[in-house]
Parts: sequence; C-alpha cells; structure tokens
Amino acid sequence: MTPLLEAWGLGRRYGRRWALAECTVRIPAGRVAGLVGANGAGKSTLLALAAGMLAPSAGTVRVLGERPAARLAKVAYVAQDAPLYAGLTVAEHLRLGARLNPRWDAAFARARTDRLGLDPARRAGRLSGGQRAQLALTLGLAKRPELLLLDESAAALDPLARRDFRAALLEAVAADGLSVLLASHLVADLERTCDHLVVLADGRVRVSGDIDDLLAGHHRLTGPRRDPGTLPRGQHVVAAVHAARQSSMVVRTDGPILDPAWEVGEVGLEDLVIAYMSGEPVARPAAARAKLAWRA
Ligand SMILES: Nc1ncnc2c1ncn2[C@@H]1O[C@H](COP(=O)(O)OP(=O)(O)OP(=O)(O)O)[C@@H](O)[C@H]1O
Repeated sequence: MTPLLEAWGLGRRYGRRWALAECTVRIPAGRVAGLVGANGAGKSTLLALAAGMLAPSAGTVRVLGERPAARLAKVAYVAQDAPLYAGLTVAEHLRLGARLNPRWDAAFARARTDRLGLDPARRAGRLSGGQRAQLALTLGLAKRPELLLLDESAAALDPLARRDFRAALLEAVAADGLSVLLASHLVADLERTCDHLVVLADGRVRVSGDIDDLLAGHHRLTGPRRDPGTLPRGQHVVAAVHAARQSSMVVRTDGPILDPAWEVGEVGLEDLVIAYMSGEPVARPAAARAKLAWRA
C-alpha cells in the first residue's frame, strides 16, 4: 500500500540553520500519525514540506506516492495559525471551499458549522481562536481529502471542543479511510487519537513507528547504578537518569531483558515521547548523561 508519507534525507534550511535535517521516515497509509517534538523541533516545517508549501533544501518527500505538488487535490493542510481570510464570512469560506475543491462535501460543511454554532454571516476575523480552528478543520475535512495534515490546530480548543474535534477526525478516518498526520504537544490527545508516532528533536527524527510496536519494544529498567554503555548489544538506551546508587533507563530492545538485577517496567506513551525528546545517544560523557531526565 502506498505510504501516507515517505521522506529520504529530507531537509530544509533557513540561512545556515537547518529547521529539519536528514529526515528519513516512512508512515504507512491509513494511519493517524502523531508528530511530536519540542518548540522549534521542525514539526511545522515537515508538514509544510509535505503540503508542498515549502521546497526542500535537501532530499525528497513523497505524499501518497507522489510529489506534494501533484497531490494538492487529495491533501488538506490545516496550518498552525488556522489560515482563513479575516474579511470573509463563515458562509463565504464554505462557498470558496466548494469552488476550489472538486470533492467538496457541502452538506457536511454546513452541518458541522451549524452544529458548532458558527454564525454563517460572521467574518472569520471576528471569530475566537478556537472557532477559527474549528472552521479551518471543517474546511479541511469537507475537502474529503485522502490525507489531512494538521498543525496543532486543536491547541486553541476547549476540552469539549477537542473531544468533538477528535471524534470528527476518527469518524472521517473510519468512513473515508482518511490518513492523518497531526502535529501536537498534547500527548494525551495523541494517545487517544493516533496509532503511529514520529518524534522530532532538533530538526531530526528520533523515532518513528506504530505506537503498539513502540510501546512493546521499550522498557523502563531500574536497578543498581550502571553505565549505559555496559548494556548488552541490542539494548539501546534512549534516556538514562542516575542517582548515587541507582540507574533508571528507557531502553529499546526486541528481545527479553534477562538480567535479574533490573526491575523491568512498561513505558507509557508520554514517557516514551519525553525520553526521545530529552534523551541523547549513549555515547556522551558520563557527566552530561547524568543530567538527562525523563519522567518517572
Ligand atoms: N520562516 C522561517 N525563517 C527562519 N527560521 C525559521 C522559519 N520557520 C521556522 N524557522 C526555524 O526552524 C526551526 C523549526 O521550526 P518549526 O516551526 O518547524 O518548529 P515546530 O516544531 O513546528 O515548533 P512549534 O512547536 O514551536 O510550532 C525553528 O528553529 C524555527 O525558528
């Protein structure tokens, strides 16, 4: 099946600074994929490259098997700042959507704006941040895309609106086989919504995979203080924190942990995300390693 997104050595530079570098990733189709990372990690840059809004400085990106420019009709991109025309009303946005998109679902768009209580005569510039985000999402979904690229648009929503937003998204996934790539800081939301995860740190992909596989392949080890470099081959330390006599590590491994000195615990999604966001490869000086933190 054609992947939702594939990138090889993808990079984007602003001046001399790389916003995204050496990004090689493959996200299977039919997934709701969460893209997480600290502020400035490169999430928006990756989404804008996938949407064809930015040109790569290096490497290649394919969405639904094609160059982004060839997929504009099948991809909806809802950017971080809910891109709307401040002077146009809600109804005018829906009319514009209908004119620009061949697969426009007018009944869905009208029903959703009605249900959300968005006054058709109200100009977008007069809507609240959350209402603008809801309108932008409605425009994205009414396009009936094959892929929805969503940039933190849920952040401005209140908890009820977020629940509605997630439900609308999952409904479209179930009904239309929509694929989604969703950048967010809200790990709890991602846990409820996503089945695939990509973690970015400093413009690089730290980990990517189906969430069930990732959770099954990571463990939290707690035991007597130990240099992470002494762990057996095949046990990759993602993040480690050391006290005077104890070490706690998040470890990626395919096989069982046989060393009886370790207490082996499960890793939750938030732990995993934070480990990859804060962790560094093991080949660091012990002093620097000791500073690395992950949530216990
Ligand atoms: N137009 C631009 N000009 C110069 N630098 C930019 C530009 N856009 C982004 N950057 C830089 O690229 C890096 C990645 O930015 P990006 O917006 O992709 O991060 P992000 O992960 O989406 O962050 P956030 O969570 O804060 O939205 C940052 O260091 C940012 O300052």
